[in-house]
Amino acid sequence: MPPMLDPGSHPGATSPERIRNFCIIAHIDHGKSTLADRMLQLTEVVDARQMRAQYLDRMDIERERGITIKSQAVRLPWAVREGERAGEPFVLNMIDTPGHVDFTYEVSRSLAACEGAVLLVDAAQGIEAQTLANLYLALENDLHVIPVLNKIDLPAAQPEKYAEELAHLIGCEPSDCLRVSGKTGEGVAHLLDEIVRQFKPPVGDASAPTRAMIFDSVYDVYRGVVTYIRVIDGRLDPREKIKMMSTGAVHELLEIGVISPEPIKSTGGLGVGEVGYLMTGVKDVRQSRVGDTVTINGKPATEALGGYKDPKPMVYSGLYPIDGSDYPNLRDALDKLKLNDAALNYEPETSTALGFGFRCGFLGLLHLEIIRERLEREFGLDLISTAPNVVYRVDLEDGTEHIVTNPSEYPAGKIGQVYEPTVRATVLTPNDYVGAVMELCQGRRGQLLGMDYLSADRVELRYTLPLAEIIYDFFDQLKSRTKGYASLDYEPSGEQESDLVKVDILLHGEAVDAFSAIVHKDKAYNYGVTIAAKLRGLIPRQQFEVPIQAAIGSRVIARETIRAIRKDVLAKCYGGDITRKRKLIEKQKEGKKRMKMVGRVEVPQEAFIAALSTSDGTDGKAPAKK
Ligand SMILES: Nc1nc2c(ncn2[C@@H]2O[C@H](COP(=O)(O)OP(=O)(O)OP(=O)(O)O)[C@@H](O)[C@H]2O)c(=O)[nH]1
Repeated sequence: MPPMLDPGSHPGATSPERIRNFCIIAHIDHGKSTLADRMLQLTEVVDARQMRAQYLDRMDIERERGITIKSQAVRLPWAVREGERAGEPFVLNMIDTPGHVDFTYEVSRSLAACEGAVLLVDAAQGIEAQTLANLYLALENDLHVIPVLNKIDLPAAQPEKYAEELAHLIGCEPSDCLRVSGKTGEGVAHLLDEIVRQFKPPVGDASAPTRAMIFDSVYDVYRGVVTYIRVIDGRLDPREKIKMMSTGAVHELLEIGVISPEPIKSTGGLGVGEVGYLMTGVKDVRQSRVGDTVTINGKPATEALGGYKDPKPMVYSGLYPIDGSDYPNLRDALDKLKLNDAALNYEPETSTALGFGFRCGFLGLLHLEIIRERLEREFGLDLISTAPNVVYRVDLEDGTEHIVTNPSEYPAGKIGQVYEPTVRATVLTPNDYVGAVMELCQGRRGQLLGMDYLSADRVELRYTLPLAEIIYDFFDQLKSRTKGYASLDYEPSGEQESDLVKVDILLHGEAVDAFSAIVHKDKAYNYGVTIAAKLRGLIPRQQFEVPIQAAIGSRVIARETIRAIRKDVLAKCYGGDITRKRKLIEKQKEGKKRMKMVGRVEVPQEAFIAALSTSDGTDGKAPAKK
């Protein structure tokens, strides 16, 4: 359906005074996608027949898990309904932001493309950790914030109470907090009017050399890379030669347009303040990176817009096909995913235990889990992933520095200092659980930075924590110790020197690389004992005694033993039935194929899988939701 009303009638000809660029920020599950759906309906860019829940979350994985991974920008024509400007037409560009900490950089770029943010808070839940984190990000980007309480249709909603809290937080009056229901649509038209009234129109210099900021970049199998941009200065017209300022790469602009909610080509290009997409035929998102500045090759801008950052992996894990012959398929699948994900890194590696695979770098655990799931689901691969680890910096006494992304590559020389990455975590919890949260954070080597009461019963705790301590089960622990009431948000905050050691697990004297781990000195013993005990239960007895040892360097810290057995499959086969004997021998051979040799020890592949998948007690998985 064509948009009913489009001021200036075409993209490219809309005057900046008629444009409002905004985003919705919220804690997960506070109803951002549902509200966006109502806005699509009210502005009639999607009619009731086409409407499906969470229209903008296109990827299947997104819909199933209810999380938004890739941001989108939608152009919404809106005629003001009430007040002084009633009847005046505007263009609202709604920029959807991903909500998870792994994608904070993408959130910050989406915010930079807006003048205003709608801060959405569930009226039955109140402020949560991500409400705060997103609010701070919005304020850092100088955005005007409209506080909105959502889900007022719920019987448990307490809009009065949370309006007070919200007003206190952002320094406004409780009556300034709007009230809506994304479910019933109540209050949404008024919110759209307020977006026009309160947010500023974009400003930019129409005659200056063109500068447009990339805030998202998505690979599409049919169209190649689709890049989402906001024009800051000048304009972009079809068929122009554009230049990416961070790399200097020049591409021809094959198509430019807006999304409303499907792509609509713009023959008039895009002018100051407009938000839309462009396509150049490039096949790889790394050539069109989030945060980069697009300019015109013939008349380039001299200075790029600020804020460009290379995505840096924070968490590493080895991915191995369970069936070794899938290795080439895994490589092809990773190559394909990389087209859409500038933050995914991988390098081939070999493990004595697991064979050929890849060491992959991710933004965080959720990112890891999403990639793993896509590999399994979209490419039909069965994978095993090693326990995730962070990146360590090791200074040796001989003055050399090593960046360690794989524990089995820990340098052998005399270690000087070891540094590990840290995060600044914000935990929001009801008063009653402060003790439990503090105990958990201290157990994870956290340092309390500060504590504030947001209201009589809600406390904000700020900690510095080693990233390695929160990537496993921290979130699950936090939830279980606070009966689900606490929420968590964190951001990288540099590194710290720590007392870390590498623990090796040896089978019959041979180190098994897949189980090497870098852990804090105080936790090394525990790690060694747990893994050794687990392996003893998983590895069948051999014809000789097999010691399982955990060691730091040459010092053994834990030991288990698998006793010897003489496995004579023919022992029970009395009499002379030769065919039966043959069958048994054949069967034993089959079994041997699935065994891996570690030194002289035969280990069934399943033992590695079982030990790895539970080695951290969390199945190596991130919490799907925060
Ligand atoms: N009763 C009621 N339920 C709502 C309302 N808005 C959203 N919900 C429900 O709240 C849940 C979360 O809503 P979503 O729109 O998926 O939340 P979201 O913030 O987009 O979630 P993420 O994409 O995971 O960040 C869903 O089950 C919605 O049906 C509302 O106004 N009233």
